[in-house]
Amino acid sequence: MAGFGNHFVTEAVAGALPQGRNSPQHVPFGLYAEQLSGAAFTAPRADNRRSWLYRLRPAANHPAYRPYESDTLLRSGPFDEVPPTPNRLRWDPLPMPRQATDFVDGLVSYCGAGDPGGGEGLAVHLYAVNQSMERRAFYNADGELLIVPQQGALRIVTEMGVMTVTPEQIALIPRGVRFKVELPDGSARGYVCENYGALFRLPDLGPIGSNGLANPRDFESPAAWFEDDDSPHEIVQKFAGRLWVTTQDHSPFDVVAWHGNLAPCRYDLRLFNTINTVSYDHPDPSIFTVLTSPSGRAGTANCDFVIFPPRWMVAEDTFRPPWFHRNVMSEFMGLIHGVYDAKAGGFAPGGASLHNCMSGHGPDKASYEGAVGAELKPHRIADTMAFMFESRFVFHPTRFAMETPLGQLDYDDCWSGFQKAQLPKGDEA
Ligand SMILES: O=C(O)Cc1cc(O)ccc1O
Ligand SMILES: [Fe+2]
Repeated sequence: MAGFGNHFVTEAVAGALPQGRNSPQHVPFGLYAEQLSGAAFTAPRADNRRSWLYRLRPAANHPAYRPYESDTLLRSGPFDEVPPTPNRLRWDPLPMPRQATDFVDGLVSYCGAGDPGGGEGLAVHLYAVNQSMERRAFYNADGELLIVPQQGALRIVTEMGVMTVTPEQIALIPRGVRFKVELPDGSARGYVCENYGALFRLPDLGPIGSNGLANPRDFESPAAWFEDDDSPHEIVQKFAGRLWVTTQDHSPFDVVAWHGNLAPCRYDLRLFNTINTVSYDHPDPSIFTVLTSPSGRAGTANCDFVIFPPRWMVAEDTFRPPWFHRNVMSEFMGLIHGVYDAKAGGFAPGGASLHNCMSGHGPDKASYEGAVGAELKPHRIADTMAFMFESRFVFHPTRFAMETPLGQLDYDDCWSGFQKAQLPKGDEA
């Protein structure tokens, strides 16, 4: 079903969806009506998100959760395992695990900010997994999940329907929605932004006007789908930073019909309407924002999800790649495929980099020299897709991120060896 945040109406069995009211005395077929909220009841109408689910049994029908005793690399805010660092960090891609690992056990946290309980901040996890989840579901009480596959398809079975996402597509799973991840290709790798803050939404377009960037109709939500399966299912949840587990005697994927504007969705990044200069200078990368999670400060995001898609470069008398900069916002980047135009080497598909608040960065020496020497004809940056999670909050790395051998200890060197600028002789002060 098409449209970001639309009010959808869907039933997998004809007649299952109550008409005219959300919560009739008798729901068709004896289904249970349940409201799932993504915003406070009293949130302004434009921000208010909720759906009504009609299911075989209430979601409340489960035994107590107990701590999930498993040694995973998933971490949560507050990120205080190791001190935050002003150093620029870059990592090689995560290798596939040697033992069978599913999406829940395979989440590896790299960094984050804030605290889920505080309702702001975010966490960045990577995954490299080789096992489908079977009779096992996960939900995140701490925030919504933006999943960015880098390698391998994910078939995401959710309470509200099924969607397959492949690299260059993204998935957004609301807080609380139970889901499992199956691996049609046998293995998969990618990135996850766990958003503790305001829900991701389409950015305002300002003077761009009423069209452009990610178009609302290109976001797709699944139609209702359910299974009638009374076998034991494990439910793992992340709650207040920790994992908990319970086993219930039926599938959680028993929603026969639903309606509302809180739903999982997917989006194909290749559909992004990329806007850029047709005159001169390299504009700020905010022109490439797909989704934004605003914070309380105007124009200063809890998280912007920004992409660097294929595009034409035509700028006149301009250094075309990203410039050198020191940014008040903090930047976590990943590469889905191809080459990123500011990094001739070292930033591999599946890899990642972190440039925190005020850390100087920009083109590496080879990219700089290439761009300064280039003939400025129209040039297509093709076969590439990089992205950035940009936040007003400093990303605090996890111990894993600081200690893994995937960390590139020589990253600083990509900005060394620049020839000093030569002032005209005799003009020294
Ligand atoms: O650092 C980066 O590569 C991301 C980035 C890209 C760009 O075009 C301008 C600013 C910026 O931070
Ligand atoms: Fe940057």
